[in-house]
Amino acid sequence: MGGAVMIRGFAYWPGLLDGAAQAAMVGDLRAVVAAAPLLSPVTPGGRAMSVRMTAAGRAGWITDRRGYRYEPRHPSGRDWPPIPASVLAVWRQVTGLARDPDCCLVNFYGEGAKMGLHQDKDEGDFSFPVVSISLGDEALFRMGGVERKDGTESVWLRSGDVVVMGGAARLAWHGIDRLRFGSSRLLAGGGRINLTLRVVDEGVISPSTS
Ligand SMILES: O=C(O)CCC(=O)C(=O)O
Ligand SMILES: [Fe+2]
Repeated sequence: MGGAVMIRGFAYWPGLLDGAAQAAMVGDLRAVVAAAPLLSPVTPGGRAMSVRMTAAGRAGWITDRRGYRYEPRHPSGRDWPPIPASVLAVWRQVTGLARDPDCCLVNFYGEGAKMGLHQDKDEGDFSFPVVSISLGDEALFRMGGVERKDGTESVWLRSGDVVVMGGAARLAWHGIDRLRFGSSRLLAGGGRINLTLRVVDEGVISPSTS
């Protein structure tokens, strides 16, 4: 495919993954979800998130009443499964980095799910980008600046699109306003999967208890 389009410092790669690559990645993610079942996260303030989540890699991002953090294991007590090779290949292609990510956060958006405007700032080193891969239904992605009050611009992310949040956009506010539920046939039953790949850094992974 072509290259990246820059929007407010976000590198947007429309249609980077073709249909076959998307289907193969979904197959790989089924194995991830079988090993690390989707969770229904709650914010530290006690609000249920509409997105269901799990993770792959050395660390998984978690939220519950105790806070936002990276944990070395799924709440089941088992290690997170490895990040699929198909997913790591996308990271290497769009970042050109020799360092692989520690975490692949898996977000599943069912009908009506969304994600409020936020910054990704629980990682230890913001010199590494966050890479986002979209699969399934289209979603309206809002991109802002590093200040909450900065103006925003939105794009409909489609299946196979990739976004890199790096450089000036690494700490930019972003979120998903809504889904066009059923707009893609990639996932039986509809919905959207978003993967975010993150370099977490040893120092910010919670010491394993229980
Ligand atoms: O679903 C998306 O496209 C964005 C997800 C996101 O921002 C996150 O998981 O931190
Ligand atoms: Fe995010």
